[in-house]
Amino acid sequence: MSVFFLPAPPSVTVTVAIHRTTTTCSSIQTLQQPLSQPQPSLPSSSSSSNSLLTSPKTSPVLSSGCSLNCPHFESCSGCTHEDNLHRPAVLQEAATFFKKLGVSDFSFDTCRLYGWRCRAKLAIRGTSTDPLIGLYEEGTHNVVDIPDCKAHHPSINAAVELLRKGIKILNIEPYDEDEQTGYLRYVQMAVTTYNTSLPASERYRSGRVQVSLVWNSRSETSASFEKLNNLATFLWRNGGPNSKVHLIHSVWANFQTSTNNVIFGNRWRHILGERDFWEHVGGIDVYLPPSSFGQANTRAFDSLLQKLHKYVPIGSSVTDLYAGAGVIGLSLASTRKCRKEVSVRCVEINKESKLAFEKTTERLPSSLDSSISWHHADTSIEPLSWLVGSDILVVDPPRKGLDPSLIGALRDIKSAERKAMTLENPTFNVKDEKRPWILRAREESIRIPSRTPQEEDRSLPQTLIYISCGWESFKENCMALLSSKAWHLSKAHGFNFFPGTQSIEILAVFKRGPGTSVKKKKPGKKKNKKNSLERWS
Ligand SMILES: C[S@@+](CC[C@H](N)C(=O)[O-])C[C@H]1O[C@@H](n2cnc3c(N)ncnc32)[C@H](O)[C@@H]1O
Repeated sequence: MSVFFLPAPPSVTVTVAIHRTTTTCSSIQTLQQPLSQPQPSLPSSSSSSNSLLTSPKTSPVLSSGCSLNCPHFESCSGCTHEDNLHRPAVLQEAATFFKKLGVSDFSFDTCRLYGWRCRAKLAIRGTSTDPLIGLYEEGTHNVVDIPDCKAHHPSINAAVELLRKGIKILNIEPYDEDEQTGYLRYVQMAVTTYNTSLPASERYRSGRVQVSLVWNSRSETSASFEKLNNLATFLWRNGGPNSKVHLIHSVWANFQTSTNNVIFGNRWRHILGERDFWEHVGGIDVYLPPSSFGQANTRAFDSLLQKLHKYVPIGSSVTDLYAGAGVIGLSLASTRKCRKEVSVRCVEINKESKLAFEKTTERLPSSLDSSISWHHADTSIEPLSWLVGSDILVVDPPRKGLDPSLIGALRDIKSAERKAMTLENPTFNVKDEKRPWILRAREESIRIPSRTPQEEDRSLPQTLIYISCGWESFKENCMALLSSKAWHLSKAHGFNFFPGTQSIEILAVFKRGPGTSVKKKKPGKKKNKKNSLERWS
């Protein structure tokens, strides 16, 4: 553990109560029938979300048991519906959508319904005597305090209470947007549930929080740093390893003076506690610095990865676009290790994720003999160049969906493949690359070559696995792909990543070719309605 020694703040002792929520209401549903009638959900005898997913045959309870019952529901913008947390409103639409496209066994994993959020960014406003720590009220910049949030992992709520006490005792002025005064702007709380010294069944509820304080100053040389330092030390003394409950994993600072709505500035500083933050998902240890993207619902993400593994045959070569720290690609590399010629290529625009990728690879099994690489690059520029030589393409874009240039490349994949096979020097030939933006991306990339020599492979992916957090953009992208007849939909699964909201996470598997779901028109039949796929061509 690395501990930074700093001047001691006023000594104060605070006891924090942690309420551990273990209520769950979970199951995997296969949605072959309309959902207009309330469906019973299946509870689990265990508080671990993993075990919930493997025992869908436990006795049913009424869906009314899946209500939010949150005191902040009316005022907070975080959740949009209170009832039937196990079946978001969009689920019926999703089931119908996939059925029309030939996937009648669309399944939905309800995952953990309460205490699921392991990563939260909260605004801090108000005054030092009455700080507000929470989310904005819908359509305003008024912060709503949410101390009893039902979505937060209980450790986040406990850490928020500790922070509130620290702000009051140490007289820390929250940021004032109008006056641009005050210090504490936001806090990011990220929970790690990976503690191998505890039995597996206790790890989730004993999660520890990496606290990142967003401070209104340029750097640690600013005069106000002492205040920040005192607050960090307060959190560590009262929530660290020597306190009653070891709640705080570490404390970081982020420096941000901009007047816009961007939460984080570019400058990060580790202050106290363990520098390294690890989580275990998809069968691997994943390193997550506070600046890198991390999934908010760790357990649901783990369920999705377990499902994803089933669609990637042993020995596949994988390209992982919109890769973040490469968790998906590395998880596949680790579990698909049986053949030597596996390769995994991850592409990500945020360079902060590079360190996370590097660290994560250090904990992969040493027996792994794959060629693994991470590239700091924009997927939208020459997307085809990243696909050459891959059997499987995994995409996990932000909510707005795939970049138009990538959609274009996937729609035209057949002709691109023909060119790649016949031309001596295809434009996306990896070896003879001259374009400066691609070469730059290569310079900033990390490569861990396989010990087994690999042959040049010019084939393009036969399988596309689309992971989506944006239902509307997914529908658009899906129809654009299907209308090209270059792809057909083979499987689809939903995951309850954000219970209490309208969002669901989709894992959709596309295969090359038109498939059987696109019916040919009978000759001579009058065409009065446009084929739903044609609208997207
Ligand atoms: C939904 S996250 C998925 C991250 C990763 N797959 C994971 O699960 O940890 C989307 C990621 O896409 C990245 N991104 C957004 N636009 C991009 C682009 N044009 N090219 C490459 N990466 C991009 C974001 O920085 C973010 O890390």
